[in-house]
Amino acid sequence: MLLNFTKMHGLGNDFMVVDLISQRAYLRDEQIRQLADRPFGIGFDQLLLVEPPRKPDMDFRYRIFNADGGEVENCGNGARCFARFVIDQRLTHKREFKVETLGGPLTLRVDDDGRVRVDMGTPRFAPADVPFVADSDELLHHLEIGNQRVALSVVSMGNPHAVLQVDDVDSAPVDDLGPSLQRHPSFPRQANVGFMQIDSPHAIRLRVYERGVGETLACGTGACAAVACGIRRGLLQSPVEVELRGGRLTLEWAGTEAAMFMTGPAERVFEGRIALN
Ligand SMILES: N[C@@H](CCC[C@H](N)C(=O)O)C(=O)O
Repeated sequence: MLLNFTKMHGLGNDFMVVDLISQRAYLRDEQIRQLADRPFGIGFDQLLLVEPPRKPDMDFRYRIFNADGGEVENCGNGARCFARFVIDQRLTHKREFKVETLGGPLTLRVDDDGRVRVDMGTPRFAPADVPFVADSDELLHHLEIGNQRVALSVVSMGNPHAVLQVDDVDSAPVDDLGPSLQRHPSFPRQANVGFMQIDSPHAIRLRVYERGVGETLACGTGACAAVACGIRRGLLQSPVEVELRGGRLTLEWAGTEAAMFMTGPAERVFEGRIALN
């Protein structure tokens, strides 16, 4: 069968977006891995599926699969691309709408300048919510990696995140510590690992080693996680500009039970049609 898709990106975090309202398809894990493969497939960090909602108060169901084929709870850059996609494809006439994800509901709004603002929900710090195996709900946890003791914060943005503070993000040990922390037994569902350099209370630089992909040019939930942990530790103040390798996001968070808001771009790259084996 032939599958229509759109290639999109949010700050270089790239996606294959598939409308499963106007066409029917089922993608197996190994097909997702093949399509995600950069030399041999289309190449993407995540596959985003646009489906009809299952709940009456929702406009769409937004499903996310990492390049390794695993379905995950949330994707922030993907949420902005999802919003642009459903408007461009005329799947909705609304500029603001709600989507259900495995990690909970999100509200997406496309502004007149084309940027997308997403209500990413409330950051959850309780270790059991991440999930993270810890004795207490500390601001900072410590893990032994080889002969190093690593200090990190943990938070769920629907999906699990660890955030480390570094002096210089460019020389941060993303390729060494990223995979070892991601697969550490204290994270039973693994984690996305962020390396945050604080430039001022309103500006950070961030790299994220993502679960199911590796380092990406940007991670929206990773940006929310870093800002939530930084504000909770008294190191940052809202609003915060987050500089990622692929560009910049604006994050706003009033603290504790408030929702995190993320604003940034969403770009369409090309349309395609591919035969599924
Ligand atoms: N790139 C994303 C996050 C995608 C999911 C993540 N890799 C996970 O496994 O939780 C973003 O922009 O948030």
